[in-house]
Amino acid sequence: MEDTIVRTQNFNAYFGTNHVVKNVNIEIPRNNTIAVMGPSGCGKTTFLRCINRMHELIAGAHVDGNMWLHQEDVYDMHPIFVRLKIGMVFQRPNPFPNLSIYDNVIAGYKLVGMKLPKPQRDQKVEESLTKAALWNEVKDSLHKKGTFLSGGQQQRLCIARAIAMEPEVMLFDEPTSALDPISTASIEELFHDLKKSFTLIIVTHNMQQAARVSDRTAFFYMGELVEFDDTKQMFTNPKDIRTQNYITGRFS
Ligand SMILES: Nc1ncnc2c1ncn2[C@@H]1O[C@H](COP(=O)(O)OP(=O)(O)OP(=O)(O)O)[C@@H](O)[C@H]1O
Repeated sequence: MEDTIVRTQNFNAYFGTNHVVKNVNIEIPRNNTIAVMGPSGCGKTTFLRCINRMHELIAGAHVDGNMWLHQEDVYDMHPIFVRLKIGMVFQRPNPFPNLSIYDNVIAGYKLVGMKLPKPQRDQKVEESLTKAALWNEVKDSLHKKGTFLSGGQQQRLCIARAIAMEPEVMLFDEPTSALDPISTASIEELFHDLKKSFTLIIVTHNMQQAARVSDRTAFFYMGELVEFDDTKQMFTNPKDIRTQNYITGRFS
């Protein structure tokens, strides 16, 4: 059954006096894949980073309005707890360069000061790498550095690291833009499996990717959420002229 996992009401984000996310009202359904699309500089990444409270880490940045995870106000929760519940994968794969594949997967536990007993740790590593579709490729080299892997494998390692913390929502900021087409295809395939366990919110510049992987698409323009709809519906019959102009390539 579909229910709302993340909801915002009159949500705004600023860099100093620069108002970059404007009055966003959205209800994101659980176990869906959401694509966030729009021209460069329209506030997609900023909005994504507001969902797990990373925006406020930038000096001068602030927000107002409301954002809920289920019924809890995200901005009343402890930010570390928010980031455990709402994980993030970045544009460029960023495994910790000095850590092994094994230690990269469980790095989040060390960062929050949680020590898992060895059998649980082993299980967590295997489970997370399996969910990230990487286990078979790395099971015999768990103690090698993560940076020996290919770009696509490194990105799946970063996905495993996020999965290991058992988040409910996973945020992806242009997760395949630094990858080759084959690695991109394997990450896109992975999204289909991941959404059974998580809610995925993916910023992408690539409209074909949004069409391939997402159930719903949010179209942002100049900080506003112009349209949020079923992806097929949006690509075939957009309601707003700005969405139509964007998807027909009149601006990028
Ligand atoms: N660290 C920052 N400090 C100040 N302003 C910023 C910062 N990051 C982004 N901005 C500004 O906020 C606005 C929105 O940027 P944001 O990165 O959210 O857009 P975007 O839609 O994700 O763009 P792109 O597709 O190019 O990544 C832009 O005007 C940008 O210049």
